[in-house]
Amino acid sequence: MPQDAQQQLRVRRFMMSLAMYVLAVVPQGVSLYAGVSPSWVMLAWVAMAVVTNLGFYLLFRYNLNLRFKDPSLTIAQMLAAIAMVLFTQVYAGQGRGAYLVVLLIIMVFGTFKLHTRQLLALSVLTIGAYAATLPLIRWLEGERFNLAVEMILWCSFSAFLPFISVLGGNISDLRKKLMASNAQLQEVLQQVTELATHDELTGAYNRRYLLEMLGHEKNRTDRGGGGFCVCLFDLDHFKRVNDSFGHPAGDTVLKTFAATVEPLLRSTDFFARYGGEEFLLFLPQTSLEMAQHCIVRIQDALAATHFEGFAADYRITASIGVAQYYLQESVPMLIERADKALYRAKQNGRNRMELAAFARPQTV
Ligand SMILES: Nc1nc2c(ncn2[C@@H]2O[C@H](COP(=O)(O)OP(=O)(O)OP(=O)(O)O)[C@@H](O)[C@H]2O)c(=O)[nH]1
Repeated sequence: MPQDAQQQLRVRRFMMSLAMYVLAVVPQGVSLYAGVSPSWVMLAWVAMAVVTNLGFYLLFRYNLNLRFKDPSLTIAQMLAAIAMVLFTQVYAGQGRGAYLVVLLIIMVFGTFKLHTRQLLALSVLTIGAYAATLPLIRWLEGERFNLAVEMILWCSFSAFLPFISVLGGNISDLRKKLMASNAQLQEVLQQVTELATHDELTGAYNRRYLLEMLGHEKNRTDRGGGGFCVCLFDLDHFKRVNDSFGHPAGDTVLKTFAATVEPLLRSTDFFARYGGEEFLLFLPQTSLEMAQHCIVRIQDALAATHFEGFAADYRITASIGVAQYYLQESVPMLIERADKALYRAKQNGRNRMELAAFARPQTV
C-alpha cells in the first residue's frame, strides 16, 4: 500500500478510537448525574482524554508518527485508553462492570495491528493493573466494598480478556494473510496483463493487443474521430544477422531496435512486434504526412544506433510500408495495404519507406 494511503488508514483508525471517547461521554455523564462518580473524576478524565488525543492528533497531522517503529501507535493509544478506563472504574462503584466492557472493546481495537502475543501481553498487563486497583477501591468504598462481587468481576474479566486477545489475534493474522495474498494476486495480475499485452523479448506491445487497439481506433474514426496511419517495419536482411552472428545476437538487434523506436514516439502511439523481425507502428490522430516525418525520425535514429556486441560501424536498416486508414476499411485490409507498400520498399532496394495507395474500394 502506498505511504499516503497507509497514513490515511492510520488517521481513520485514530478517528474511530476518538469516536469511542465521544461515546464514552454518555455513560460518564450519566454516572456524574446519578452521583456515582465524583465530578473531579469526570473532569480529570475529560482533561486526560483531550490532552492525549490532541497529542496523537498532532503526531498524525504532522507525520511525526512515522518516526516510530510502529507508526500506527496502536499500543500507545491502547495503553492510554486502558489507563483512563482503569482510573475511572476505581470511582465507578456499582457501575464498574460497564467500564470493564470498554476494556474488552479496546482489546478488539488492537486486532487491527497487533499479533496474538502482543494482545496477550497487553491483556495480562491490564488484568494485573486492574487487580492492583482493587485495594484502592476497597479503601475508597470502605464498608460498601463487596469482595465476592469484585472477585466475580475480576475473575470473569481475567478469563475473557485473554480469550478476546487470542480470538482478535487470530482475526488479525487472518487479515494479514488476506492482505498478503491480495498483494500477491495484484502482482500476478500485473504480470499476466503485461504478458497478455507485451512481447516478452522486446517489451513492445504484442500483435494481439495492437490489433485490439487498432479495432478501437477504427471504430472511433468511423464514428467521426481523426484519421490514423499504420507503418509496417521489416528489418532488412535480418536472416543474415542470425546466420552470421547467431540467434542471441539477432535477439539483441530486435531489442535494440524496439528500444530505439519507443522513445521517439508519443504516448498515444502504439508500437508492437507484429511477428519475427516485423514491427507495426500505429499512429492515432496522424496524417500520412505526419507519419512520414515520424518514420524519417526513426530512420535517422536507427542510422546512429550502435548494437551491443557488434562492430561500432555495424548498422541495421528497415523497410517500411505506410498506410493511412480510410473510413469503413477493415483492419486486415489496412494492414494488407501497408504490407504491399512494405513489399515495394523491399523490391525498391530496402532501407526506405513506401506509401500505400489511398484507394477506397469501388461501391457497386
Ligand atoms: N534472433 C531472432 N530471429 C528471429 C526471430 N523471429 C524471426 N527471426 C528470424 O528473422 C529472419 C527473417 O528472415 P527473412 O524473412 O528471410 O527476411 P530477411 O533476412 O530479413 O530479408 P528481407 O526481409 O528480405 O530483408 C529469419 O531468419 C527468422 O529466423 C527472433 O525472435 N529472434
